[in-house]
Amino acid sequence: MSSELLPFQVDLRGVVDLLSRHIYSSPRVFLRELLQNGRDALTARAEFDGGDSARGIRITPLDAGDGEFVLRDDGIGLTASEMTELLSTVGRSSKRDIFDLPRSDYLGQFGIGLLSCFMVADRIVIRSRSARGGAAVEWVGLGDGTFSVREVTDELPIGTSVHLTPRFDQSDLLTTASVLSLATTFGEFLPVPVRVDLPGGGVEVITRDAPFLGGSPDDTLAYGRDLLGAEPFDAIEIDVPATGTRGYAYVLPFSPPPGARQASRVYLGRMLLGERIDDVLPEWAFFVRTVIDSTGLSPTASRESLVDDESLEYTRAEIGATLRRWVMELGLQAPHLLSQFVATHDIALKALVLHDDELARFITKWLSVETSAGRMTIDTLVRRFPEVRYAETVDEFRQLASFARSDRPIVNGGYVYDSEIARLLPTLFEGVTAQRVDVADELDRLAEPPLAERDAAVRLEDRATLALASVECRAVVRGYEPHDLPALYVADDAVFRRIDRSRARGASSGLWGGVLSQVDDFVNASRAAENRPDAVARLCLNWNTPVVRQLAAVDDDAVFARSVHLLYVQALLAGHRPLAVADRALMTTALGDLIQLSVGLTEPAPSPDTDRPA
Ligand SMILES: Nc1ncnc2c1ncn2[C@@H]1O[C@H](COP(=O)(O)OP(=O)(O)OP(=O)(O)O)[C@@H](O)[C@H]1O
Repeated sequence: MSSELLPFQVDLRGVVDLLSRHIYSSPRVFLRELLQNGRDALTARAEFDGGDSARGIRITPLDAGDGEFVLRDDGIGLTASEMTELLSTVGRSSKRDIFDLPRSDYLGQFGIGLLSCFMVADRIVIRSRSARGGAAVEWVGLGDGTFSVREVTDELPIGTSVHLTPRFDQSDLLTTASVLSLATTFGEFLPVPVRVDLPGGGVEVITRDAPFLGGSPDDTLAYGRDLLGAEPFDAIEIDVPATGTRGYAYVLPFSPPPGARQASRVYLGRMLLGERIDDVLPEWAFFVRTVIDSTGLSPTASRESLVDDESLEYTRAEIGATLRRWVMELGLQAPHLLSQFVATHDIALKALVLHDDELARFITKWLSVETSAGRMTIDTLVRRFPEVRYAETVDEFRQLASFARSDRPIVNGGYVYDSEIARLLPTLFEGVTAQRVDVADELDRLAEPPLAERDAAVRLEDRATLALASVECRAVVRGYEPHDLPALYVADDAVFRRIDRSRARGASSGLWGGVLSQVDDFVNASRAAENRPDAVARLCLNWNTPVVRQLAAVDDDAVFARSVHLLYVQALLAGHRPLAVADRALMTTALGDLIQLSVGLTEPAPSPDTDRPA
């Protein structure tokens, strides 16, 4: 059997429906597509005969004319054969070059834009007279995929008019209020005049110069103010000649939520592509909002986003380079503004220095971190404490900060990027080291009681550990500052995870409880293998406080246990720890006894330790 090459058969009705209703996100875009065709026709006519500034586009909304919507341009126009070839062939466009590539001086390129009109009208009529000569012609296209072309005898001016009779459900979009708003949104910066007829006579010109393309500094800032809804901290000019991209990046005067990538307002050939295009800026650049116009970036077919190609990647990198340069120059020319900027955008800048070695060397010293000795700039930190010590989590920091010596502060590395920044410091500043500290190590480093008192302290540790058996907490005795803090509850992350597991085990049964026990066994075994202390919480009693020394001398076991319990609960509360069931039981009994003793009932209630579950 011989094979024959055949073209695909196409059901036009399906294609028209697919393209007009499914590519575009909203029927509003019909006006953008018509404006775009008008603008391209004017460009083609200017190429043909040199152009004339009086030429433009005129729109007559439904309620400003005689019952139909009309968009007229003074462009190149169409002959009858062009109408058949260009308007009636889906996917055929006159706006590509001999290699069939999109031409950058034209907005259209796909040959489908006109179909968007079927979202608002069932019937499109186009009347045109070509600048190249020939009779005036009329094309009528229907939503069912059929069309007709005929010559008309009317004396039409050169150019094209598109006439739409609205679909029953879409007439609102063709009336004056919508037309003014849509034409302004999409086309206010088009380089050709666009006029809109008003009901009852009168005309409104909706086009104006783009303030972000060579406008005066005042206009440029005013535009930024509108865009941000606040006075911009600064306006940074963007110019990427290789992709014909220009515009402004406005620096936010407030700090946006961390990680929120700023969307950009993007125009292509001065026609709006979208208000929230998010791949124009590098990810780290969330301290600016941008408006750009480009002739070298490519739209997707819906013309609502950009194709992520090399041009876009290059443009993104160039915009990133511009922003970095601005930061560097600000530091050199206006350091007071830089410190203000850093204070507002601390987090964004931390993200930035992690990506960028050169900038890191320059800007890191201006950033600040929280330490146990208060918030300080990195400059101060590395000058005063070149042996930088940091905690990895906020939780560890909080514990460490409560007993860190003021001459050896701890940096809180628990906030976004701060641990990474701490680890970066030795590569940025000579003679600086960075060490992660954990609670158990720091505790071991605290001073033990003096030799003469060591025995008493060890006895205190043993008795207190026994008193805390029901809550699986070990007592240790050390001397530390401040001198009025009798006890600290300390535990590393592994302990908190174990405590969570034991709570979950209490609430579950059978298989799951068994699995959690196995996890505990595994964790304990691996800690032992690594020679690390067991994952138990510790109550660190402060030998420097009179109350702890006195506690060591208490003989009455019941009074001793209650006092240890209260110190334990007090330390938990001071450390913002939630109280578990066993903790609450200790507290209730200890407080109850205290009240009894205070009101004169000398016999404390029987000890709960033996009969209360852990
Ligand atoms: N107002 C007009 N004046 C002259 N020619 C026009 C006009 N409108 C459309 N055309 C012709 O019809 C063709 C198809 O138009 P259509 O809007 O469907 O696609 P396009 O503008 O080429 O591309 P895109 O799909 O990207 O908009 C155009 O390429 C152009 O040659």
